[in-house]
Amino acid sequence: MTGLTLSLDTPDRSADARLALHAGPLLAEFNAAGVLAAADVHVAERLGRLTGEGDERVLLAVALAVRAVRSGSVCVRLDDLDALAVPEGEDTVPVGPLPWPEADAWAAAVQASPVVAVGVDGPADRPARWVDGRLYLDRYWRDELLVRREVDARLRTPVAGVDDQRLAGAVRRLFPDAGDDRQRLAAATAVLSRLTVLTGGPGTGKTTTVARVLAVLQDVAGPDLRIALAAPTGKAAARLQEAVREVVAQFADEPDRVRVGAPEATTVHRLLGWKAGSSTRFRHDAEHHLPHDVVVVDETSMVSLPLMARLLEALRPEARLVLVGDPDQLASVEAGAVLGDLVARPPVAEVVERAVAPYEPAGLTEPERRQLRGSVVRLTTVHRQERDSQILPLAAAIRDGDADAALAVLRTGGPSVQFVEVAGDRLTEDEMRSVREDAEEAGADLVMAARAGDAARALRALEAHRLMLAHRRGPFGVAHWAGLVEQWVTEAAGPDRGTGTGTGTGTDGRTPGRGATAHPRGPATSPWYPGRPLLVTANDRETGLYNGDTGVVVADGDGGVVTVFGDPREPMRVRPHRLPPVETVHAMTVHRGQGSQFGRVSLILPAATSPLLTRELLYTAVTRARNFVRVVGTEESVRKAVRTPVRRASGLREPLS
Ligand SMILES: Nc1ncnc2c1ncn2[C@@H]1O[C@H](COP(=O)(O)OP(=O)(O)OP(=O)(O)O)[C@@H](O)[C@H]1O
Repeated sequence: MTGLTLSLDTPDRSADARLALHAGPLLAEFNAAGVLAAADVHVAERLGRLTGEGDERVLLAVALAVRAVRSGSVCVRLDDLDALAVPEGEDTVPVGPLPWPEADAWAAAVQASPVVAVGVDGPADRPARWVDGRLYLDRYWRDELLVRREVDARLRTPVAGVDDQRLAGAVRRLFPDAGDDRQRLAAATAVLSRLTVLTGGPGTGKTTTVARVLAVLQDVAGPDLRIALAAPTGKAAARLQEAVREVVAQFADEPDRVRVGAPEATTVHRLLGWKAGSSTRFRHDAEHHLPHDVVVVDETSMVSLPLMARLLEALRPEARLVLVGDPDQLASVEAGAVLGDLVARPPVAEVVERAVAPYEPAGLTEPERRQLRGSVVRLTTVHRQERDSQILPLAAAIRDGDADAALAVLRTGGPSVQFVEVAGDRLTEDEMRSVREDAEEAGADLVMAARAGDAARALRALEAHRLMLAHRRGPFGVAHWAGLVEQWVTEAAGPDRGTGTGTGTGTDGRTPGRGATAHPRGPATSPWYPGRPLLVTANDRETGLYNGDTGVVVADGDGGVVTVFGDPREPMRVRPHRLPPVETVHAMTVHRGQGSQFGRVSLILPAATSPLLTRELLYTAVTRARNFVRVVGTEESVRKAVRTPVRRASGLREPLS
């Protein structure tokens, strides 16, 4: 089983087209068609050998379950051939007719197999499980069951002993305006329910609500409440902390300001407590609960099913959990779409809805009322001041699946939206020009600030413009475009005459050559040249840097260099030799951009045939932009993205039979 664990802990979303040489004929055919990666086949065959299962149809089903996890699903439905037949990953291969086993016989063979446990009460020691027509790798089944049970238990027994009048007073004080009505409902839910799911698009006041909810809770449930704020990435945690503190500083009442104070936010991983050498086990677990009374998680769309399971089991049963996020964004890199599933689940109880009834605003739709039974409150009013911005209407059209409306906004353009409609799949110089101009301007500013040793300005320049892509490889991939941008920026910034271009030190074996290979056309005397934008690619306890954090190399004023990360107002400085693995980040995948925002965003869409082109991808990229978003692509690609919502198989949305 170790091999299984390893291969699933390091999800590689690219379809591995290498042939699994020893595969039986059925698996080999699916492998050759690009539907199964060699790794999927290997895991299935290994499990077959361990359990004495030789039926290739069963091994095919198991390999499809492995593939499902690798591509973000929690399980697989063998009767969903439309989803199964799509080769996934970046390198697509057209799929011809495949020799699918006959459906009923296939399902029967799977259920009769020694690899597979059947039903919730089936044996606990088998690697796969069949529940209600879905096939799981057992580990993911256990996580799904845990999440289901914990969530249901929280919804069935709300918090007792809350002083109604005190709650009403605090909610009125902190949410005084007529337009705050859904935020009031969210606040009451967060106080009265042990689980709250607070959703909404960008600018709908989620963070504002969180900050005010903290004040309501401290008032109603006592000043000694232990509260944790967390997010899936370091970047998102930093944004949450900053935003919450800003809202708290503006509270009208001093006692509220004092009660909430200046809360800190951390990553979910750090909250749970790292365990050396393990990314799946934490210090806080079912036996060692977190001490907190309230845990708020922001950007929950990025939380995978396994991480949600670890968080739920680590919570004290009486603690309140508030999950905040936008379920229309891309889901986690790892398996699961927990936030989306929780929003879409049928209700399990009515107690929460009854408890918060006094706070129900007029105009809740029937679906919203049903969601309220699952403690789901959706904020719908955009409060952000940028009324003329076309970014939000564009995002709304994409979210609603309205390609005509999205294209109309894109084509109308204006100061906040640009559509570079391209003719074919290879961009001409002309089509690239505006991207190049933005990349050069932001990049040159970054380099100048870095050479001058101005960490704050460099970190701000890093957020000024971001080029985003769906793919990592190929003509629409990050690698190709990052190289191009590096070239443009190097030309625009000119040679470094003022400071040393780095000492050449710093490759101590932890990051050797990683950076250097990632920018082959860069000013290559040292990987540590001022202005090199960095992306951290692994979590690192020592420095406190997280996978996904971005920073930049700056001159240290002594002829050497240092790298800087985090809040421009209080940059964190790390010597290059102490860094965890990093890459150069002149461009990033949209997945990587989740949890961050940038002044300007350029998104280069892949060809319409790309399997990565989805509604969530386009929506996530567009909503990363604060002031301006540019979409480069064909009309066909935009249409394909808008009408292709991601389908992630999971059982969480279905009641157990
Ligand atoms: N009830 C309200 N009345 C007036 N303004 C509000 C209200 N709630 C939030 N705002 C303002 O709307 C803006 C967006 O709020 P906030 O940052 O809380 O939204 P968000 O949903 O967290 O956005 P994002 O996900 O994009 O970070 C802020 O400027 C905030 O001050």
